[in-house]
Amino acid sequence: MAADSTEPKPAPAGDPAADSAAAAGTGTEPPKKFPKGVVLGKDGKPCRTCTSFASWATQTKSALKASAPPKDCPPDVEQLGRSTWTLLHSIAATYPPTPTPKEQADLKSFMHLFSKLYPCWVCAEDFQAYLRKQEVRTRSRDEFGNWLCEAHNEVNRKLGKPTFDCSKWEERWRTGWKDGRCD
Ligand SMILES: Cc1cc2nc3c(=O)[nH]c(=O)nc-3n(C[C@H](O)[C@H](O)[C@H](O)COP(=O)(O)OP(=O)(O)OC[C@H]3O[C@@H](n4cnc5c(N)ncnc54)[C@H](O)[C@@H]3O)c2cc1C
Repeated sequence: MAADSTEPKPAPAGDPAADSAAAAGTGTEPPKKFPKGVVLGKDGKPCRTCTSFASWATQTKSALKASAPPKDCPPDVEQLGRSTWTLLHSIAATYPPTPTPKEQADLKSFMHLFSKLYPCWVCAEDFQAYLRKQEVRTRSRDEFGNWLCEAHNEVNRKLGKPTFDCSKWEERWRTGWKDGRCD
């Protein structure tokens, strides 16, 4: 679903240059102000899975002012992201070295559906755009693992994080590091 063009555009998750307040509301209601970094959902309400906990906590009144949320709270954009990358890289790690045509088609279709269903909508839209530019490569474990690593690096760059050396993706996600610390 595309964003309603009558609504003010929310600040993209992780954008350090984001506007100081996101405004929600349509037409007749006075727009509500939200603190810097709080990303709105397409319904105009704050989107928790699109917002970091630190930003989320600035507009709540509870114990969430603590430095980290209790473990059993809904995920913020970072927790959701870490868990999702773990799942995706683990799928790459267990993908066959020589997949059948059916396995390749299943992975392609999973990645396309994933990009539509990802719960942070701003992240999802950027990932869909990436998939249009860089078609998912599924002909082998090595090919998909490297494609995914590059896709993850694209998000790292967008967020101003260091990029990962993709020659090491299998050590990180499949075999464990050569120094034996994961054995
Ligand atoms: C598809 C997708 C799109 C996202 N888009 C956004 C967004 O638009 N805005 C936003 O704020 N957040 C977004 N996120 C979340 C963001 O990518 C991070 O997950 C989140 O900021 C937490 O980061 P982190 O530093 O804990 O490490 P993460 O980036 O979650 O990485 C987890 C671990 O993976 C390893 N790693 C890092 N880079 C790579 C790589 N290239 N290849 C293999 N392994 C690697 C490292 O060991 C790292 O500790 C997105 C997540 C996903 C899955």
